[in-house]
Amino acid sequence: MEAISAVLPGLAASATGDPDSGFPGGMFIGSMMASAGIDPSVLVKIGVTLTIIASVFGFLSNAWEGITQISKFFSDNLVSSATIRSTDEAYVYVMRWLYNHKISTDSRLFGVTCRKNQMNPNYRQHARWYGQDPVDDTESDGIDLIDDDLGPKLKYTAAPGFYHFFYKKRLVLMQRKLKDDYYGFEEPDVDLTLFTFGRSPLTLRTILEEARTEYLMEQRSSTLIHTTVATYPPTWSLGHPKPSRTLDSVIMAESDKEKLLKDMKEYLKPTAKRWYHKHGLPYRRGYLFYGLPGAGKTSLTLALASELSLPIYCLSLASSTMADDVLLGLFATLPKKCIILLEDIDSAGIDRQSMSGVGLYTAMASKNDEDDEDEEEDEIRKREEKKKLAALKSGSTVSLSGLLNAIDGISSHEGRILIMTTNYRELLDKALIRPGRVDMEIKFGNADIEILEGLFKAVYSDDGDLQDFIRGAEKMTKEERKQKHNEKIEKLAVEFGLRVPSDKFTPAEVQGYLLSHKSDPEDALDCLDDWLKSKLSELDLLQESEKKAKERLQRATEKKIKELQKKKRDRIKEERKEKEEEEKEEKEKKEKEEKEKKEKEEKEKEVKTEDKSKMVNGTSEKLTNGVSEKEKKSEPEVQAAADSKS
Ligand SMILES: Nc1ncnc2c1ncn2[C@@H]1O[C@H](COP(=O)(O)OP(=O)(O)OP(=O)(O)O)[C@@H](O)[C@H]1O
Repeated sequence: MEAISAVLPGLAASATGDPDSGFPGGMFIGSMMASAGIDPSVLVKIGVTLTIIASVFGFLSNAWEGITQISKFFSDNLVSSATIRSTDEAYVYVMRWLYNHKISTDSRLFGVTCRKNQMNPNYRQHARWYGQDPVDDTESDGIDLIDDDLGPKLKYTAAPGFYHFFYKKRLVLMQRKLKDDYYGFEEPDVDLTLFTFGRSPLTLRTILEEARTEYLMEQRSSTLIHTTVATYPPTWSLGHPKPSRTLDSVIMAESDKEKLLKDMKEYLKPTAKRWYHKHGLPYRRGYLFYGLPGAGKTSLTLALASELSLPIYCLSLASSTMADDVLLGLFATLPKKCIILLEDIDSAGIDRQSMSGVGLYTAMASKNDEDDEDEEEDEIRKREEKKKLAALKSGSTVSLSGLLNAIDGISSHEGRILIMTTNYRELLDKALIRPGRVDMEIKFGNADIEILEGLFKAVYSDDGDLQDFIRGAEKMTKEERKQKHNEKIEKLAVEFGLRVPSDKFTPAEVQGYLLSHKSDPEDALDCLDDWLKSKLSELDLLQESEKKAKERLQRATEKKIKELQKKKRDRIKEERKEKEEEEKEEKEKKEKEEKEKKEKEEKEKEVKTEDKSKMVNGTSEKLTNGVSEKEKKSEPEVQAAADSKS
């Protein structure tokens, strides 16, 4: 400090009040400070400290700039990098690759999340607003989140920051950076950057190519199912892989299956789009799968998607977040080729009368009030519309026009396959299923003899897992054993088909029974009678109640018809009576008018004759009284006077 004071002798000397300090005004400042009781050397120390701090900051900022320049030089010249955004599908490839190669989970810094993310405040809030289960199953990074026996598993991912790993003995750096400009319920975007030392990007390209190949190869054996993510507004999830399903595993009329597959393949041909446009047709194809629940509508959709290697985009119109603009947005962001599956299309309760689910709900609620007394009718209606109401209460506000607009409005998407499923075709508005929107319909019903046999064979045909029930199998080769096994299953399937009554059970029911004896086909036949007995008595009860319901509906309808007929008769009577009264009034009015007219004419006549007689009498009086000829009125004048009088 002394040394620094020596550098500033003027200020130091003036501070001690030395008049020879040479510092201009030094004496004055010195005396002022002395009178204020401030030690001037403290000020000197503060000044010196500030100078040192400023110098250090100056040095550091220059050094930082230098470091930045050096790192920039490195990244520009000595490092290769690849940046992938989480909104891009390539991000899923890389995250999956990192996961498969245990890179993210082996990291010292990792993120952890649970599928049932109850603690996530965004999802909790979302759930509170929309009454949904706050399940964070978006799987946006392509990582499987399969539950174990205890519940949902934890998922480990690389946390934001820098990581390193070795790929084929080369050091790779990885940076995960969260973008902080996201709002509300959305997941934050992430920028993932991979770096390698050296100017050649070959290692990074190899990693990315490997990630892509691995991911797409995995996808080949599965079908990607995209659902909507619980963001506001909802968006498509990046997809959840589901094991592929073969068309053979869906048991239905072969002719229907072939017809459908041929039609779809034809539509997906590369030349098809041009053909549609040449003929002035929008390049779209729609299908309706309708019929009993558990008859295979969803299974067939999955199998078709696997067969055609298309992803499925699954949408529920009954969701509370669904509205016309949301639907339009979701349709607009579909990829070029995909299957869009609208499941249980009837459950949104959309029809032309109401135009929207909410409208229909209100209309039905008021109808309920009116018809309270008619219990029988009410019961039937309730049963028919129960499903609709449940969906409507969920709050979907999709209108028919909104749905039609999304499906085939001017701005709607081309190239996709639309599959709509319903259990109640009769509840759908005609406009929704008219040709052009629905090009092919497939009906799903109870299992007939062919389907029964097919289901039996599908469950028991030899896939290596079955308990062997062929006698002497141990002496046979694998091939021989398989052949014998399938021959026997073929015979048992015929017996099964003959013993189970046709068109009584849905394929899901039959499959459920067979699966409860899945390791023993003979046992399935042994226990069949018991199952049939219990099922048929259930069925009888069901049929009985349905019969009663039908009768009640018929009675209610007849009653309604009678009421309507009576109302109609009464109305006709009423109208007739009103008409007669009107005619009578008209007649009386006419008679009255005629009478008045006659009276008027008679009066006029009387006035005329009176006037004439007056004139005659007056002339004779005037003549006799000496009145001049001038005062005599002409005949028209007399007439006018008479008119004005009358
Ligand atoms: N025709 C079928 N062939 C093979 N399996 C079937 C068939 N029908 C139903 N199943 C089986 O029954 C279960 C339910 O089938 P699926 O979900 O396809 O029926 P669905 O008609 O879509 O029913 P819902 O109308 O209730 O959605 C599945 O496990 C499926 O494997």
